[in-house]
Amino acid sequence: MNEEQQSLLLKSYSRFLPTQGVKLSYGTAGFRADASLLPSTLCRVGILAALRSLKTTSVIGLMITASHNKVSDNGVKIADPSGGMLSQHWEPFADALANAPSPQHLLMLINEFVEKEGISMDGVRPVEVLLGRDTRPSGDALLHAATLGVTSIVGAVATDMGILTTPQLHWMVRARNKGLRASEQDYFDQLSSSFRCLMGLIPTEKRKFDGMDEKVVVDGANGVGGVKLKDLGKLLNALVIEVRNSGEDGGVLNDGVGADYVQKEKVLPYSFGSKDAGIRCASLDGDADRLVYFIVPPEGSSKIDLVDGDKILSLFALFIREQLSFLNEKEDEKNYQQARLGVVQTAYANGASTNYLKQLGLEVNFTPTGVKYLHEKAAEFDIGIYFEANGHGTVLFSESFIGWLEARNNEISSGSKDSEGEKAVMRLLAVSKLINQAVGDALSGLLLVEVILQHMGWSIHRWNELYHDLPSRQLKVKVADRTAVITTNAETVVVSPPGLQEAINAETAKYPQGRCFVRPSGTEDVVRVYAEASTQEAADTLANCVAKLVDQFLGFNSS
Ligand SMILES: CC(=O)N[C@H]1[C@@H](OP(=O)(O)O)O[C@H](CO)[C@@H](O)[C@@H]1O
Ligand SMILES: [Mg+2]
Repeated sequence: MNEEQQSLLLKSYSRFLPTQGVKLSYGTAGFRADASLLPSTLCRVGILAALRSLKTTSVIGLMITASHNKVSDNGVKIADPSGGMLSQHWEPFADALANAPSPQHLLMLINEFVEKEGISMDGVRPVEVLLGRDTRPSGDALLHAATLGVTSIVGAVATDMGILTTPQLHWMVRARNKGLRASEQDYFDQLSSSFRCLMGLIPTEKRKFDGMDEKVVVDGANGVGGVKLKDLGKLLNALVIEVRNSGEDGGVLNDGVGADYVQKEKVLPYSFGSKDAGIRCASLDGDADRLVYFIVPPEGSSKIDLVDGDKILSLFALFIREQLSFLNEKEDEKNYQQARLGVVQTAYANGASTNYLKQLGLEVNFTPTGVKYLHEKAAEFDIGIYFEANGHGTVLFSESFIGWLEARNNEISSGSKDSEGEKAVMRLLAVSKLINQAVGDALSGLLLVEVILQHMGWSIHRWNELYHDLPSRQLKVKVADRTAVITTNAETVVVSPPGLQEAINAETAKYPQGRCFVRPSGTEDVVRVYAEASTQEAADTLANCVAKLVDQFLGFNSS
């Protein structure tokens, strides 16, 4: 590295000194911590993003958010050229860079890494990082720190895209690297026009039916998603979106609101009550990459009927399966008969959802927890649908299948558009444009749910009745060292410590429809216990007994 480069990096080091005694790690969702600890981390992630752009000769994204965490926290994650998550093999470098204790150390790490990765820092290649942030008050200062980091690589450009949802930034990175228009307006235009296209293709007999509200009421978590959804809603005329908790009336981000709160606690978010009984409600998380629906019960109960990520997945799978069956109806359209539809879940998916999907004849795959794993698996199919129960997921279309759809669509444009097979081509193409191909996106997910419900002629109640969730319970156990738990089979089987899995099996066998697994969290210092059984009482007892086993094997008093 030349002298100019060296001095720029040293300057950035001294501008934002690391907090003594704090060690951060690029976990499942990037770096997250109290915002006051993060300026030096942001600066270094800026450096990393610029190096990633150099390496991939593409535009890279840097998103400043702590999603569903409290407002005083913040965080940062990187979007790779495809719009997906940072390649996992760069994560150790991110950790090392963020924790480099001295300027010499920082330079040494960068020198070693660029050599290993074959990155040439000659300052002649274009380097660009798109920066986005959510509504957290600390975002602005952290953006400055990240910008300084990016521009401390010679020739690198940091482009501030403003306040965005996480999926918007990922979408923009993907679009830019495909040479497509990538502004926020382009994002809204693409979503709204594909939504209108799908609405226009709804079978006429389904257009008017009873029991379906025109309106959906959305809890915006007092975050960035609510305001963006309002803007998007203005471009849609067939749907009324009422946004509450948009953060414009002083509500606190993620405080008693948002998808994480609603899904975990199974209670109403702030500003929802018995007046909303029976209507279609949805909740976004703080950076709008998670979506769950819920139904407010009749008067007197604060518990809700949760329509979670598993049910969103099931709805999407039903619709897409129907379209694929239309494609295969006509002899001359059978040339993509092989279109492989796959669904991807984690062990946290409710067992009833997995049974339901299997009964539909679908291929159900399991991966470890974390979107990066689900996304990777889903990308193996012509159409891959993935969702975590907590509402993070999307539908991926393979390049070759989109190519086929586009070619068929061009033929159709010049001919008739009457058969269901032709409509199915147009619908699938519109879905591929509506649903975010980069990452799970609550805004595009919401529009797809809404249009499919209208297509089916279903109320939220009808949708919720697709299957009944098995009662379940999740617990957290504090242990001496959670990394002592090693699992296999998509985290459903413990291989270490020895004997723990056998003990879990023996306990689980006592409960009808019992299922239970434990795994170390990737985002908190706990071991998570998940249990399911035929009654709530049994699920609770199973979870408690297994939590005790975890404590016996791994607790502070075990040895
Ligand atoms: C049970 C659960 O909800 N786990 C969450 C949580 O991961 P853990 O590794 O379980 O802490 O945070 C991840 C990142 O947001 C999310 O992808 C995942 O679904
Ligand atoms: Mg989020």
